[in-house]
Amino acid sequence: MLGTGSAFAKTYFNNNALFYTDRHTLLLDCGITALLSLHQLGKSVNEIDALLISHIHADHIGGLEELAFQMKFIFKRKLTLYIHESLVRSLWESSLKGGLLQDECASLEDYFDVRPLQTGVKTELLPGFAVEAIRTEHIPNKLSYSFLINDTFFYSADMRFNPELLDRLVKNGVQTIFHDCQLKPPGAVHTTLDELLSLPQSVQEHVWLMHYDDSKAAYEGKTGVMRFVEQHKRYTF
Ligand SMILES: O=c1ccn([C@@H]2O[C@H](COP(=O)(O)O)[C@@H](O)[C@H]2O)c(=O)[nH]1
Ligand SMILES: [Zn+2]
Ligand SMILES: [Zn+2]
Repeated sequence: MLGTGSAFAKTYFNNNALFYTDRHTLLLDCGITALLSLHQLGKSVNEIDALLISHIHADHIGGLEELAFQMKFIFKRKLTLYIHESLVRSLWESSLKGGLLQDECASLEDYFDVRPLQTGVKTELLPGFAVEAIRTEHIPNKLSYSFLINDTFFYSADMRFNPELLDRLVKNGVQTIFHDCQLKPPGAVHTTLDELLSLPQSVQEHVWLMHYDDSKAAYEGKTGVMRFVEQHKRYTF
């Protein structure tokens, strides 16, 4: 995990993750702190093969301008960018264009090899790494996606509580759920710890908590069977 913090956390970096397959590395979300976190881990952006983006908030895309510039002008290659088709235009028009637009670079495709994802279509992003983007509720009238990986691992990114979805995922064989968790209510645009604690034990035992605020230490031992995902730790499933 490059970071496990909420958007306003200062102790933890933005909730962004590196996924390793046998031969490749994928970055899931690239927030403001992603490149600093990579640097602290002694990693270069040039080690990344592909990028997957959940939604347009700075703790998930705020590092893309630097990443794009580094890839274009230092490493001179295009990263493959996976993002739901509904977000491609707004990623450029509403966010990146301001910094990245210049004479010879007039579009997102000038920086990235853009591969739009479609709802309901499981796509192999890298050999052995298949992803289905699932539209989940986050901010009213703003598109946001969670990801089902290899049919067994669910990564919520940012979503409001959806117990029916979590129940269905577990019934369909999902073993691990990395879920955003707002420790203090109200949840508003995220899922709260209290909501996750209301899930049946059979679902909770699959849940790991991420995207938490700086008060996490006070909640150690108060999360039932659910465990915290830790920053800069590598997990194997
Ligand atoms: O309607 C809203 C919109 C935002 N917030 C707060 O802002 C952050 C946005 O960052 P995320 O990427 O969604 O984490 C969100 O966590 C809320 O703290 C809000 O409360 N209501
Ligand atoms: Zn967030
Ligand atoms: Zn968000």
